[in-house]
Amino acid sequence: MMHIDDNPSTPGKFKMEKSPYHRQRLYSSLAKLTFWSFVFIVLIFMFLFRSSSSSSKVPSDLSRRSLRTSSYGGPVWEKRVKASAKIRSKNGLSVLVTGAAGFVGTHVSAALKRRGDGVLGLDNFNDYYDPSLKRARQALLERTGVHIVEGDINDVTLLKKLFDIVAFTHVMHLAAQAGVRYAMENPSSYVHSNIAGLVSVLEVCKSVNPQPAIVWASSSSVYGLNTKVPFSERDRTDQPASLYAATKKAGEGIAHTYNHIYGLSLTGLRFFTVYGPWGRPDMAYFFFTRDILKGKSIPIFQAPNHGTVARDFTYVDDIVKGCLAALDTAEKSTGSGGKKSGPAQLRIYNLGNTSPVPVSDLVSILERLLKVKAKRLVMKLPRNGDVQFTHANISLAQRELGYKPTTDLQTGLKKFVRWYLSYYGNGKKSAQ
Ligand SMILES: O=C(O)[C@H]1O[C@H](OP(=O)(O)OP(=O)(O)OC[C@H]2O[C@@H](n3ccc(=O)[nH]c3=O)[C@H](O)[C@@H]2O)[C@H](O)[C@@H](O)[C@H]1O
Repeated sequence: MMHIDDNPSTPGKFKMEKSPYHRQRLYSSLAKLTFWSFVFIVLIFMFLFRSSSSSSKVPSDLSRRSLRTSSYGGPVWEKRVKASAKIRSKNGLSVLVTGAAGFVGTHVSAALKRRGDGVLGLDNFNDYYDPSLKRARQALLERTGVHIVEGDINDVTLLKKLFDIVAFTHVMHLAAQAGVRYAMENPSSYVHSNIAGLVSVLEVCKSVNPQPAIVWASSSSVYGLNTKVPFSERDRTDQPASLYAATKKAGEGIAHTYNHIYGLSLTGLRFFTVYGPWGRPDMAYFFFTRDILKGKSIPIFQAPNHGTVARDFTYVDDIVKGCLAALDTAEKSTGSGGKKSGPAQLRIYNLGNTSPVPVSDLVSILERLLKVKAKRLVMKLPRNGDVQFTHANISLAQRELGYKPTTDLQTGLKKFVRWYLSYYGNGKKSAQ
């Protein structure tokens, strides 16, 4: 092994012209020692700095969230997957539903199964909100014969394996990081699910043979700061107010690319504030209900100059009808083996209710249904990604999908409250 003293000194660097040879060697060694000590200290500092800065950069929420992929494979597992995806009606579809343990995913999966389609669910059961609610939805679906594989949409190996086992005719892609306000807390989770995850799904869909047709969830939030109402699919979507909206808008661009290059049949559905039984506890109607029952005050956002904040709240059963109609009218993808062989269908539809309701009216309806007066805390609309109002023009979906929402907010919330009280009990047990 070479000793540090055995290294020849850098020519000229420590040259001591009039010094004796041994002194020159001593100086040279000291210089090298100093140099290497310096390098060593710098490396330690770099290591410490990197680890502390990277741990502070990783959002705690991302590490908190479970994105694990449980083990899969084996003959028993494959048998369950096949049984769940088995078509039981004439001309039925076989659909892979991503985000099947989610709110809309559960309702869509159950509806597909009811009419005899083959349905396989995929969900990562992350803890963005109480995972026990997702497990309860899973139990509900398992009772109807829908199996949910536990895994992440970014797990391309798993996705390919599922397509090896079942030649899905359709993918209903609902897995996403939802929520407008949470995007400020955990931005990377939106990129992970709504952009990288979408690309993983489309990468696998484009390379399998036959390619499935894909219907996926975009969002009303793509209309961002637009002021022209009602929102039409032809309107601009280039001024998102939240990162959530920006990732959904990016998804629409990504869908265009995969349709253009690979001939994938793609339909994006812009959902407008979907609510109903088995809903999402992060949404206002849900946590307002919980907090009114608990006697806690609820923050009600108000636009500048006492302006009304309103949403085109859409009942989940109406959304489900729109999703099924989109699947039924989806044309086949045209590519095979990753190559396009002709133009493929590319669609985008608003699925809303066409009657915006102010948030304060939503609270009044809840008060009547719960028979409890809410403690209203009216506050300025924070700059957190929320937009002032949404209002869907649904004439395109009406014409092409036969979409016709039939549930008003009063009726829909009545069904939600009935479910809430039976699920959580009269305030004894409550949503987290
Ligand atoms: O259509 C969509 O694409 C999106 O719909 C939903 O977003 P939003 O329409 O923002 O619903 P939601 O949070 O229930 O707030 C409802 C109203 O309550 C107001 N609001 C909210 C919180 C609060 O504390 N106070 C308040 O007044 C708030 O200002 C708003 O006016 C989905 O969450 C989202 O994932 C996406 O799918």
